[in-house]
Amino acid sequence: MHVGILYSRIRRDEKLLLNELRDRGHEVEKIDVRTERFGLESTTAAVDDLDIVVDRCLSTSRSLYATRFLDSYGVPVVNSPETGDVCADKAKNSLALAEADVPTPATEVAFTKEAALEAIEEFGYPCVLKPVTGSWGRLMAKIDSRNAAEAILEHKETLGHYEHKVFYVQEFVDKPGRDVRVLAVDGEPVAAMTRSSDHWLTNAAKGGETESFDLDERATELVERASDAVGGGMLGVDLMEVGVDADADPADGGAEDYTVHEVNHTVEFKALDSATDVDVPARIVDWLEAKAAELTDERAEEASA
Ligand SMILES: Nc1ncnc2c1ncn2[C@@H]1O[C@H](COP(=O)(O)OP(=O)(O)OP(=O)(O)O)[C@@H](O)[C@H]1O
Repeated sequence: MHVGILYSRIRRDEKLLLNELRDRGHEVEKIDVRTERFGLESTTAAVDDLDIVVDRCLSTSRSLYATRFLDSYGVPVVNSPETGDVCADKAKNSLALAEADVPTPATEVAFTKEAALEAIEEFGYPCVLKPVTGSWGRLMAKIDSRNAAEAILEHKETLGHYEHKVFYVQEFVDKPGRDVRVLAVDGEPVAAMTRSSDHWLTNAAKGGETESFDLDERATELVERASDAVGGGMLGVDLMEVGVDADADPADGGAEDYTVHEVNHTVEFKALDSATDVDVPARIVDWLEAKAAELTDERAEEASA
């Protein structure tokens, strides 16, 4: 197959993917979004003969626009701009999960600091305030008191960008010092790991420790439903375990249930590749091959209809 990779920087994840594609003899077109232009009918990027394009843009805005333009030219792109749109925004993400009855932390959005303070007081302390866009745990706040809430809200209102004028307030989930990251392709789990830390932000980028995790039936079901809720694709589904006995060793598992706090649409997988026995790039390319074949069949059917 002929695969396009939308990117602005080749990280270790992209290298792993490129190596796997080339090892299998696939032709790869690297599309650097920093140098290409996207018009209403066509682009300077060489996309005409591509069977599938994989969005690996680091920047959310580039990812959302570039996939939208490619999609409008009829170029098959994963993930779809619709999935990207839901995943890139924490409020839309939470709504999609709730609409699909996937357990997700209680959340409220408010548009002024006064309304946000009311939400915070109602949740009680601690609770969490997140920017609606962004990742790697940046600018996330665990709020322990009214004084802290007032200070943070004032800072956000005075100094924040447009996105920080949307106050996303969430219940604090008392997780067992770790969360679970699952890489899934169209709802099917590829690999899963826990990210542990003494800090409440347990994701790997903040220095958390990673370890392979065996998904039980409930977690597997929730990953599938969370993926469907945002429109499918290659996704990072983040879950927290709930109802784990505080004295228990988290390594023993034993969660009563899970809550899905987020689904990510441009997912890093190098940590999962190292933490688990799964050959993650190989599984991703398996999926891309199947996806490209499916999309080619669909287009052939449409053309003959
Ligand atoms: N409501 C919550 N209660 C307790 N811990 C939370 C809550 N929400 C998030 N966390 C913790 O904070 C970490 C970062 O949260 P989240 O995934 O929402 O942020 P992010 O910036 O989108 O990170 P990334 O996209 O890299 O996963 C999670 O890994 C989890 O450990």
